[in-house]
Amino acid sequence: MNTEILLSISGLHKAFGGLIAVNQMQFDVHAGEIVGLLGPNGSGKTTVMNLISGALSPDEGKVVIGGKNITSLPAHKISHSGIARTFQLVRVLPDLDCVENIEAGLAYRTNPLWGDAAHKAALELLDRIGLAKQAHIPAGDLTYIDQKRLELGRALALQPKLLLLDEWLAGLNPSELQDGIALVRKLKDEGLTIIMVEHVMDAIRSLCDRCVVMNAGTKIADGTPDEVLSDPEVVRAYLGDSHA
Ligand SMILES: Nc1ncnc2c1ncn2[C@@H]1O[C@H](COP(=O)(O)OP(=O)(O)OP(=O)(O)O)[C@@H](O)[C@H]1O
Repeated sequence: MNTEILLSISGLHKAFGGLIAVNQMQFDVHAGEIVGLLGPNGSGKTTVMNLISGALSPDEGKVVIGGKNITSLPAHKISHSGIARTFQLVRVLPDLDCVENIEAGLAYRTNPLWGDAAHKAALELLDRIGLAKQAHIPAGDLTYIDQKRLELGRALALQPKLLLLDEWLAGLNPSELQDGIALVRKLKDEGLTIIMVEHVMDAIRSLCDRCVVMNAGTKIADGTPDEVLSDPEVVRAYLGDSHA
């Protein structure tokens, strides 16, 4: 494993009124790793993603990427620091075709591309994510998995070092799931570092180098998929005491 730490989270804390959603979270992500962020519904996973991507500011704690402290920076500055994300509910521009959707992403990155250069880069990116044939179809007319691919493409257009996938594989049928897993694996092979919030166990076992498990805002396990999924505390968090 590459020992370079790309992302480091420490002492992260976030409350919504009286509810502590994230409580003293800390973990590191090494360059080139896929880390699964797991936990039962409501355990705080999406809030952690929002704190990393700048959609929310923590009450306490630090988020550092590549040695740079990005805690509480606005989301656009964080994206320029090399972090891009997808959302649980797909966000594409439905009336624009796939090329135009990617071009919109290319215009917002640190070294923006416009005109012919953007068009060429958008076609290359669509090819990379398996959407070359759909280049001129409006995003709103794509199948669900293709909309997910396109949203991923918009994130990749930002040339991230770290990609945050929030349940990107949810809702896919079994053959789409295999295609989705293959695409994430290809991105890892290209050198991308990924944090994925995921409930699909097949995907977690086949993709994740390491998993961080949360329950009620707190980290309860950190290890390989096999280690954490057989940890009695994790089993208890997901299934209740009678199964542990
Ligand atoms: N903006 C908000 N305002 C108030 N409470 C919130 C807000 N966002 C999240 N919460 C609460 O914080 C807790 C953690 O939510 P979060 O969405 O991070 O969990 P999660 O692990 O991602 O859940 P799921 O797997 O269901 O997506 C939940 O109790 C949720 O209701």
